[in-house]
This record gives sequence, C-alpha cells and structure tokens, in this order.
Amino acid sequence: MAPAQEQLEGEQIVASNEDGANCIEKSRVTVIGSGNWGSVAAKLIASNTLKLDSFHDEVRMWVYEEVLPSGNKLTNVINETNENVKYLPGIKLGKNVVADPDLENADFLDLVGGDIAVKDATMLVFVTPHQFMDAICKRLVGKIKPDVEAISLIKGMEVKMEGPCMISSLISDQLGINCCVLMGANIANEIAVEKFSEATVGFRENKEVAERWVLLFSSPYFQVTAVQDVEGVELCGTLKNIVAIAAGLVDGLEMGNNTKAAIMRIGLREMRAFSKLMFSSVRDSTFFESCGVADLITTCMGGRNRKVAEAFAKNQGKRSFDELEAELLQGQKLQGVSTAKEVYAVLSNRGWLEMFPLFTTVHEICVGRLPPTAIVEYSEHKPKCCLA
Ligand SMILES: NC(=O)c1ccc[n+]([C@@H]2O[C@H](COP(=O)([O-])OP(=O)(O)OC[C@H]3O[C@@H](n4cnc5c(N)ncnc54)[C@H](O)[C@@H]3O)[C@@H](O)[C@H]2O)c1
Ligand SMILES: O=P(O)(O)OC[C@H](O)CO
Repeated sequence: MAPAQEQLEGEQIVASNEDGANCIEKSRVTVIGSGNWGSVAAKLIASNTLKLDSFHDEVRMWVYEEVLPSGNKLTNVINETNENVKYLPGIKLGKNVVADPDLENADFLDLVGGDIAVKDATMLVFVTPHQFMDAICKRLVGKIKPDVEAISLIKGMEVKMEGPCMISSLISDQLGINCCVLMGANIANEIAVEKFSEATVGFRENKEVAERWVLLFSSPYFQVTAVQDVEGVELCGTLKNIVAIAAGLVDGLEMGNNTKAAIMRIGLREMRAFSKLMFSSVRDSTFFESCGVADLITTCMGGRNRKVAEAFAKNQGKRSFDELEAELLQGQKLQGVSTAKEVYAVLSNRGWLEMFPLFTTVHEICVGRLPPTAIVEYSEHKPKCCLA
C-alpha cells in the first residue's frame, strides 16, 4: 500500500506524515470505551502516539468495569496483561495503553500515581455502544477541558422527545465541544491483526482538526480519508446496521447471494434517501467512501448484526434478539435492532414509513410483528414506495 502523504483532493484530506510537533502543543488522548472496536482503536492510536512527537505517549482507555469469571476486575487484567481478555483476547494493546475504570478519574491518581485521564485529555475518542452515550455525556459535563477535541466512532443515533439526534451532536451539545466522526468498513477483529482497511473521518468546518485525527489513526494498514460531511459519514455508519440485520435474515432463510445483493442495493438507496431527508447537506460522494458502500458490504458479509439476525431467522423468530445477542456475542452489543427502532420512530413521526419499506420491515420483524420471511416478501409489494 502507498505510504501516507499529504494530498488535498477537493474537500478530501488523506493522511500526512507531517507530525506538526513544532507548532502544536502535545495532545493527550483518552479513549472512552473498551469493547471490541474500542480496544482496537486504542491499539491503533497507541502505536501512533509512540511515533508522533506531538502526542503524549500514554493513551488512557476508560473501561466499563466488570468482574470476570476468574473474580478479577477487567481493568486490572488489562493493565497486568496488556490485553482486553474479554473483548479482544489474544491481542496486545501496547504498553502505553492504560485502562482506567473511573470515567471522571476522581480516584485514579491514588490508584496508579498517574497524572492524567479525561480531565486532562485534549483529544477524546468516543467508542461505546450508542445506547450508553447519553448517560456517559451527562457524567462528563464539567469534567473535561473546554477546548478538547472529540471524535465519535459510534454507529448509532438517539431519538429524543424533540427529535432524532446523531451521537456526534449529542456529544457536541451536551459537552459544548467540537466532534468529528470516524466510520468505515472496519470489522475490529480484522484490524486488530493488521489486515488492510480504510476509514472515513467526517468533519464539519475545521480541516486542521480533521487532519490531526487522520494523523492519529492512520497506519500503513489503516488508511484514513477525511470529508467535510459529518452527518453523511455518521448516517452511513449508523444506517448500515439496519441493512445488516436484513442481510442476516436473508442468510438465515438461505435465500442466496442475489437476494442479499438486492437487500444491499435497496438498503443503500434507503440509507441515501433517509440521510438526505434528514440533512440536505449530505453529499452523494460520501456514499462512495469507506463509510458508505464499503462498510455496507463488509457488515452484510461478516458483521455481528448479520450473525445474530441469521440466527434469529434460523429460529423462525422464536428466540429474541436480546437472547441471541447474549449467547452469540458474549457481552458485545448489537446496534442494528435499536437503530431500526429509532429510525422507525422518526419515519412514523414524519409519515415516511411507506417510503422506507426495508427499514420499516426490519423493525417490524425485530419486534415480532412480522415473521423473518417478510424481509423477502415486502419487495414484491412495495418497491415503488422507495425513493428514487
Ligand atoms: N466491533 C466492531 O467491529 C466495530 C467496528 C466499527 C464500529 N463499531 C462501533 O463501535 C461502537 C462500540 O462497539 P464495540 O465493538 O467497541 O463494543 P462491544 O459491543 O464489543 O462491547 C460492548 C461494550 O459496552 C460496554 N458496556 C456494557 N454496559 C455498559 C454500560 N452500561 N455503560 C457503558 N458501557 C457499557 C462493555 O463494557 C463493552 O466495552 C458501536 O457503536 C459499534 O457499532 C464496532
Ligand atoms: O459487527 P457489526 O455488525 O457491529 O459491524 C461492525 C462494523 O461496524 C463494520 O464496519
């Protein structure tokens, strides 16, 4: 693969080898989340902070504390073994990754004699399942530096009384900070063993900040491009999880490759239509980045949403998604079922249900109102309802 180099392509930024150490105060990075992708993100970042002079070496990683079957706390095991034995077993994170169970870091000084965590971080990487973010942001209010830069790797959205809210907006609004996003065809276990992947950073206005995120994440096996379309990038990452559920249902029904390709095509069309209805600024070109069609393909081929939906269809919907998630994912979390519910709420509220037959049908299957077979029946009746 070509080495990272600076190159402006219209609105795009690709990785630069220029550290900028001379002109920027050293950044401190904290990763908030330590699941499967959170752990891989910490590993990627930690290998770069060691190489880049403009970053402090240490990467703090907030761990939602749990006690393992051995009786040990996950945080202690991560710090002793340098491995997240529950969510990313077998992979060394890098000795400069420090697991921290205290989100606001009131007690951490006493525990390890360290001197930083969220309160001193200048770059925050949010990477937890989306359903926990509202509570996490509430805990962080007033605890972070006012000028901290944030990035969300979280694929999901919230629907509140006042309407839908993307996770990057939740972070920005609740904490009063700028928030970029990073999405892409990124099955974490593959990146953990350094197989080549691409990703997309979405940014709002500040190109320099986007460049800094690109620098922090890029490696020869993880090529990052930035585009000025934060909503488009985030909606791609969020909505593809609903299509992945549909793809898994089709797999469970053993419908074959043509049907799955049709689901992916119709899904992509609904992703684009929904995104543009939500934000007129969303660009068509974003759907051709890693966060768009590439993530849709990888997630429909090899993701967790697909896997659990396949099992759901094989069991004719008799075992719930929650039960199958717990059994098959061992603590990892699905985003597609809750995202389908959240998107359904938006569609229902705005009178758009018939315009989005795939999104609508996925939710109705997930909640048991329709059988799994409905995923291949709907398209015979409603294709003309999809937006052109
Ligand atoms: N795993 C992947 O391949 C992958 C790739 C790209 C993006 N993502 C996205 O990254 C985000 C995080 O996923 P992940 O794979 O890192 O996590 P995960 O599903 O592997 O793990 C679940 C995490 O949630 C934590 N948790 C459980 N209860 C909690 C609570 N009440 N409050 C806070 N945290 C709690 C667990 O400790 C664990 O760290 C999701 O939005 C996902 O869509 C995942
Ligand atoms: O395993 P999934 O279905 O959560 O998908 C993982 C990533 O989002 C793929 O990019």
